[in-house]
Amino acid sequence: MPPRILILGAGAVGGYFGAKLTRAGQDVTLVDPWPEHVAAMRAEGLTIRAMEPEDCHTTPVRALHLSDLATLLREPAFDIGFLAVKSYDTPWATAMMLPLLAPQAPIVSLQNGINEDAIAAVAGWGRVIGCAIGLLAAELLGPALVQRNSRRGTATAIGMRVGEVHGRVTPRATAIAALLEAADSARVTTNIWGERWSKLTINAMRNPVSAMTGLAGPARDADEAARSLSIRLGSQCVRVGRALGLSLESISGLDIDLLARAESEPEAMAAITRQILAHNNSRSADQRPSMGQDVRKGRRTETEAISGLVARRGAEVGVDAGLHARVHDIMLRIERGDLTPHPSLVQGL
Ligand SMILES: NC(=O)C1=CN([C@@H]2O[C@H](COP(=O)(O)OP(=O)(O)OC[C@H]3O[C@@H](n4cnc5c(N)ncnc54)[C@H](OP(=O)(O)O)[C@@H]3O)[C@@H](O)[C@H]2O)C=CC1
Ligand SMILES: CC(C)(CO)C(=O)C(=O)O
Repeated sequence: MPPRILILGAGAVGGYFGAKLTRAGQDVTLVDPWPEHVAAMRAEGLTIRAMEPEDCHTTPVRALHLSDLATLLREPAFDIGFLAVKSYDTPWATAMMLPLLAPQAPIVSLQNGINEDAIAAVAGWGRVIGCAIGLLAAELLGPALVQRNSRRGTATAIGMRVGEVHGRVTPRATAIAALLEAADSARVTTNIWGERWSKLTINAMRNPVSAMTGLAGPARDADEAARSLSIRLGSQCVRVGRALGLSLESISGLDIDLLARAESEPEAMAAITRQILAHNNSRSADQRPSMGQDVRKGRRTETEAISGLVARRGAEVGVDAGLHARVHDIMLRIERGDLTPHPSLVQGL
């Protein structure tokens, strides 16, 4: 019998994983709060569009609306819970998932930000398994329609890293990485905290800059002012991570040492610029980071869990993360409707 899998949050990420795991023969139940999306998945299946034609498909999936969650109490307990809601929804989503899980069942966050502490506060550290998604860029285009805008990982460009919070390789982490191979290449890591901070660095570099400027990913990286801000944000984020004692991993083809120095050293800035431009065709032209999608949809963003988090940790360890604080402030003003996204918002930062 395959393990019973619960995915809470069936947006771009939850939907993508749900469809891929279901197609691989896994026993998956998707739960989401958007009524039209759930109704469309139930009626027509979940459609995935992707850059590779062999990845485009429509899959019949099991989908429930959040208000029907309690009906799952009458079924056998789930063996694994995946969280794919936005970071700010983590505490309630964990609490709602917990009674549906078997006593030792792990909870894996597929989210950005660093939400493991919030999950552990509700479910206990013994349940928590980390996952850093390196290569997936996706968007929920409409009910039951997810588009993957990045290429799939390979055996050398690894799509995901799964790891225990204590860093040892365990059978359950190994089994979850093997399960996730249905969606993208996945490996177990002994450095999940370093992986998480590296992914946070990518998000803190890209997500708010696209959200503020309105630029899609490739256009943002082609724009000199936006790209320069992005790199300086990356520099500060790496230095904060290192001051926290983390050993950061290379991600998205970027040399972490160069990135750390890029804010203050012109040669490092030039080298990182070349690395970013060399990878600028790995996404489709309309790839937009999730925070950019949120702003376009008029939804709340994860700025608190991304730029806000880096700014707070920087203040704690006494490392300058002032750019993140300023970007966070702009994002909050955009959310309130006091500012409209425009490329000029990066000027002067
Ligand atoms: N998208 C990506 O490429 C990646 C995202 N992540 C992370 O994964 C987590 C989940 O994000 P993601 O999957 O992108 O989130 P999505 O925005 O795709 O979906 C999240 C939720 O938003 C709501 N929603 C989305 N679009 C609409 C709409 N048009 N109308 C009404 N409701 C809508 C739904 O519930 P509700 O109404 O309750 O919000 C949905 O469950 C986040 O932490 C994110 O940072 C990680 C890697 C890559
Ligand atoms: C695709 C990527 C890496 C863009 O920063 C992401 O994680 C997101 O959209 O939130």
